[in-house]
Amino acid sequence: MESFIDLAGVTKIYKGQAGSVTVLEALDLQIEKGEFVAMMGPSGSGKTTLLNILGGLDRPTGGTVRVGEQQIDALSSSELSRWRSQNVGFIFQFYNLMPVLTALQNVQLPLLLTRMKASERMRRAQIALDLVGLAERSKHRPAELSGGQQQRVAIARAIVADPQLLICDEPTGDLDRQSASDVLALLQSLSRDHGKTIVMVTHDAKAAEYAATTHHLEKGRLLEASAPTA
Ligand SMILES: Nc1ncnc2c1ncn2[C@@H]1O[C@H](COP(=O)(O)OP(=O)(O)OP(=O)(O)O)[C@@H](O)[C@H]1O
Repeated sequence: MESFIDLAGVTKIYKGQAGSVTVLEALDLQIEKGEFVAMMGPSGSGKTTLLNILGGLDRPTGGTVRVGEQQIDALSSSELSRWRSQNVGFIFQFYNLMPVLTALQNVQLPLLLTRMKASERMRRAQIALDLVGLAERSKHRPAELSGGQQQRVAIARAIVADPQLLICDEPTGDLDRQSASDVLALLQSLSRDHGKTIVMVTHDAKAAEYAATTHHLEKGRLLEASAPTA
């Protein structure tokens, strides 16, 4: 069966005044639908670059990237941003919530780009907040929430438009151990119970244990994938 995500011969080269830097080199990668993948590797190995290419935030210099039915390296930049808004949810280390908006309003943000009615936006945002266990915090602003709660609001925002793919860049990098494990258990359940495909960059081997597969990047190349030991 075809994989959900297929990268073939992906190369990324940055050309600058100091010369060109090859960040990803002839990279092949397959990810299955509903798989939770951790991406590890030393600083500068190309993890964020790879994540950005997978999520359609950046394009490869060479090679092909298919996500679901869509060959995303072939899209124009406006097609790519439209594709992104319908198919990818992003979760970052520092949550990126709007401080003046309530949790419920933050979660609704991705739906403002659609033609959805306000009542439907509100309904979906409430469902997403409920799913991350924060229904009773819907009127709170980010400053009134803990780091772990803010990250869960960011996850609700990432899933509210029902994307198939979640891209997470160090989602627990700023959290204490307990909040981190709550967030990781939530991501795990989104893949297991809701069929979301999740790709997470992390420096933390304990965080990677929540994923079904761990890939290691080194100098722009993937080493052999490993299954969790736990
Ligand atoms: N816009 C750019 N122009 C030139 N070089 C870049 C650019 N973006 C990234 N790089 C280089 O690409 C390499 C990989 O960067 P990337 O951010 O993907 O690594 P990373 O594995 O995510 O690192 P970290 O763990 O430190 O975040 C680095 O050497 C970086 O300097």
